[in-house]
Amino acid sequence: MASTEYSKELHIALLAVQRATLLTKSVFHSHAKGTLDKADASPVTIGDFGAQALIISALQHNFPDDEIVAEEEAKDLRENSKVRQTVWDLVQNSKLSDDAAEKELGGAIASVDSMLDIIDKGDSKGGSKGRIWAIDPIDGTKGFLRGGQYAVCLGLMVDGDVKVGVLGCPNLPVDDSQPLTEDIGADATDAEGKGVLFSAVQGKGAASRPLGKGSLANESTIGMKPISNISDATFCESVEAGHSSQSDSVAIANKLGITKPSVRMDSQAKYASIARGAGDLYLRLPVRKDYVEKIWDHAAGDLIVREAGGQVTDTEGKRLDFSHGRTLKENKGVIAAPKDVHQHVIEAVMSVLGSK
Ligand SMILES: Nc1ncnc2c1ncn2[C@@H]1O[C@H](COP(=O)(O)O)[C@@H](O)[C@H]1OP(=O)(O)O
Ligand SMILES: [Mg+2]
Ligand SMILES: [Mg+2]
Ligand SMILES: [Mg+2]
Repeated sequence: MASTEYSKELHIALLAVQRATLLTKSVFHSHAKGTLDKADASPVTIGDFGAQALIISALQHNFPDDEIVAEEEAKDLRENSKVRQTVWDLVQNSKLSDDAAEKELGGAIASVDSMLDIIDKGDSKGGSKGRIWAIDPIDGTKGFLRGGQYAVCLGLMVDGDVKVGVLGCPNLPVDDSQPLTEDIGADATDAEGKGVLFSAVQGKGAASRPLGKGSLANESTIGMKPISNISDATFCESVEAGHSSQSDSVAIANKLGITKPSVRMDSQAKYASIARGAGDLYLRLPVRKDYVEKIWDHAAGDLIVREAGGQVTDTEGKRLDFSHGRTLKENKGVIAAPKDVHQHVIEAVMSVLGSK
């Protein structure tokens, strides 16, 4: 592989996300997802813990000096031996079939105790300096449990700027031109190879490729769909009404003359879907004043959309700012759209939210 800036980071990120996504698929297709409730009442599963362990282990092997901000912590596993053992079995069984790739990721984790320590290495405070990886091992855990869309997310920030982003979307179609649907469809998912990996490197565009289960192959460049008439656009929004205001979205659609129903899906699969031109606009409209978005929920998607020809800001038109620690505390909501219509969308958003 030719060495250009961030090519090693991209390569390792793709393999690490591929391996972790395959782990989550095996859980998605099994009956027992080992769900626990976290302190904030949101769910976490054995898939989330296992995927986080595998990704951090690969990053530590390749980039031992980098910091890591990851969603989960090992506390619940330290206290619950049954779930701990289930996660450990899962992690031990999750190897890439390509031996060379598995070796590049550092191979297996040595012991159950080191697995717990590895999970807890995602506790960096984040910030505006240095190399920091952001991991969401399963984004859209509620979608994962519901049988819907979810994503395995990894981004590298350098001095607060996202340089590399990878999303593993196991329940999206491989074909970039397939129309956007809410329902994942019985033949769209399997326990192994189906699904997509999306990626971007700053300044180098965005791509998709089949998730597969062997060597990475068949990369294609992706781009957002040009919108000639905004009233023909399709919104891509959350399934969870508590994550994005559905009444504000109706008012914004009315302002823009949009009559098509929104396509609802969980997770950063929304960013990936508009980046590949399957949907047009991603709206995330704050519901609760006290909820602060997390960097791992947006880092990879933000870069992938911008590298595919889009603009991503908050509802006030400010770029997402990843330099303030583990959260996007300087931003409210997310509006992602093709560059040339983004300002028009923001004006509609601001007039609806401003008049409340
Ligand atoms: N109250 C909330 N408002 C907005 N997002 C939330 C809220 N609670 C959890 N999330 C996060 O929203 C994301 C998925 O939501 P959506 O499908 O709406 O995009 C997830 O990252 C989820 O975390 P998690 O990674 O734990 O699933
Ligand atoms: Mg969560
Ligand atoms: Mg998330
Ligand atoms: Mg998550």
